[in-house]
Amino acid sequence: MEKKTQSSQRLVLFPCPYQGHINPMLQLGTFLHSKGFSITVVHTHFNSPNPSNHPEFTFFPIPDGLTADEISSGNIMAILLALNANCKASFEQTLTEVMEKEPQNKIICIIHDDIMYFSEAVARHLNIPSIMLRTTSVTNFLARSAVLQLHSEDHLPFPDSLSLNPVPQFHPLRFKDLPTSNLDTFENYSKLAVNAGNVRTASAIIWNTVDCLEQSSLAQIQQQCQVPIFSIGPLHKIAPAASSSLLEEDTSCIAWLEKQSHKSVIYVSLGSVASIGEKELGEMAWGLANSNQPFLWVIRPGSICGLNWNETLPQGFIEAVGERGCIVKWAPQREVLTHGAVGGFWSHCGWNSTLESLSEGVPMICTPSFGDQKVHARYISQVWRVGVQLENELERGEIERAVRTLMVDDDGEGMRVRAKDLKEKIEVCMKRGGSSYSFLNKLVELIMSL
Ligand SMILES: O=c1ccn([C@@H]2O[C@H](COP(=O)(O)OP(=O)(O)O[C@H]3O[C@H](CO)[C@@H](O)[C@H](O)[C@H]3O)[C@@H](O)[C@H]2O)c(=O)[nH]1
Repeated sequence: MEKKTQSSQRLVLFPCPYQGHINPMLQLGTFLHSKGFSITVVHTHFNSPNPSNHPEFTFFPIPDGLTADEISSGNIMAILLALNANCKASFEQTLTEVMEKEPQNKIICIIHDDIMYFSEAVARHLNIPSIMLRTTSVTNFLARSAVLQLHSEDHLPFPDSLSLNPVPQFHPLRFKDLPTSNLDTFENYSKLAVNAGNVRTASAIIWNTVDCLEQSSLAQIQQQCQVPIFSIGPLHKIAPAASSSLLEEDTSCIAWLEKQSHKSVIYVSLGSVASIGEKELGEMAWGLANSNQPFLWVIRPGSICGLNWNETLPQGFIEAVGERGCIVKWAPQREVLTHGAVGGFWSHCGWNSTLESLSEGVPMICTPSFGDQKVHARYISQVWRVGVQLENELERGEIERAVRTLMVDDDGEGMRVRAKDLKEKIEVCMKRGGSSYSFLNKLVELIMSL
């Protein structure tokens, strides 16, 4: 068989324009580029990635048709539905122009985020093979089908009395852990979920997960799916140098970490989307202060109901914690989690944060906000047993106890040991002969054969 020269083979990536989706897509691009493919990223103007972070890629922004009102509404579901409706023509036109301009650099495949499902229709129309990238866990995907099923049988919204009951066939998920969304109407949620969930003509699904974390869910999904599934994660470890931050990282926190003792710091971040109220902010602040542990806290601009954190932190808090606390607007999270001073991560349990923490053996405190985060929080605390979930409204006493359990008390020792073991299991999956390693090779072979 004639060996194709990869450098003349172009892969087009279309990420979903949110941080938790851009990161794994560009990490995947970095890996595929290292295998000799040329990478073109077509993206929306909205939340566009910074090309200077990836000089090895070609970037093409396309008009996305979002209005200023839509963007400022912050309604993510509505924005995603609008992007799927608006971007089809401009994506197709851009691809046609790219192909006309450089016919020798053939587009051999379009890899798109499953939420940007319109891309698949464009690929089909232009007769280009496509592959989906899924950026959340397989278990969440299965649980989402349960949500759609419950809704079709008129069981949603479920009564509060059911909240702690187990969902049949989804042990250990309870009804309250199902990935329902409080972000928008159920109609919009299901429209997105159904469209992103359908595999129409995609040649394969790439999943940013690791076999050792989701073995039974992966076996289940592979049975349901007609196309190959490549579980090649954790992508941030596969392409460790790739940075794609939309916000500027404040690296001064690394100098602060250098001054802290081994495994003493609790790192706190609720990701790029979740927000909290002023009251919750106050409880978090005093819980951290009273725990007596050093903490590094990311308070993203706009994440406290749009208010400025300098004005919303409780009076006397900054003075009370002094040098023991470091607050930044955005951190180099992956670097933070690999730092020896970090001994725990208080997280909203977005899938990237979950993978980033598990890969470094850092145990977690979980406060999920919406969707898949609730599934991951349950898995962290009950399946992998490497963390504690705060189940009630945030309250300073419970926070203080959770921090101490996670970081210092004897009853948290089991969690800390299991977190270390899980890190080692993930490393085995990434080494030669491991599942992620093998799937990455198979993925390259599949792309070459398209
Ligand atoms: O100060 C910070 C905070 C976060 N991050 C990075 O930002 C990403 C955040 O991703 P994630 O933890 O997945 O959270 P979200 O930003 O909330 O991600 C969205 O997308 C994820 C993937 O689909 C879902 O799991 C989440 O529920 C959804 O909210 C991670 O790579 C972090 O390393 C930083 O670099 N610096």
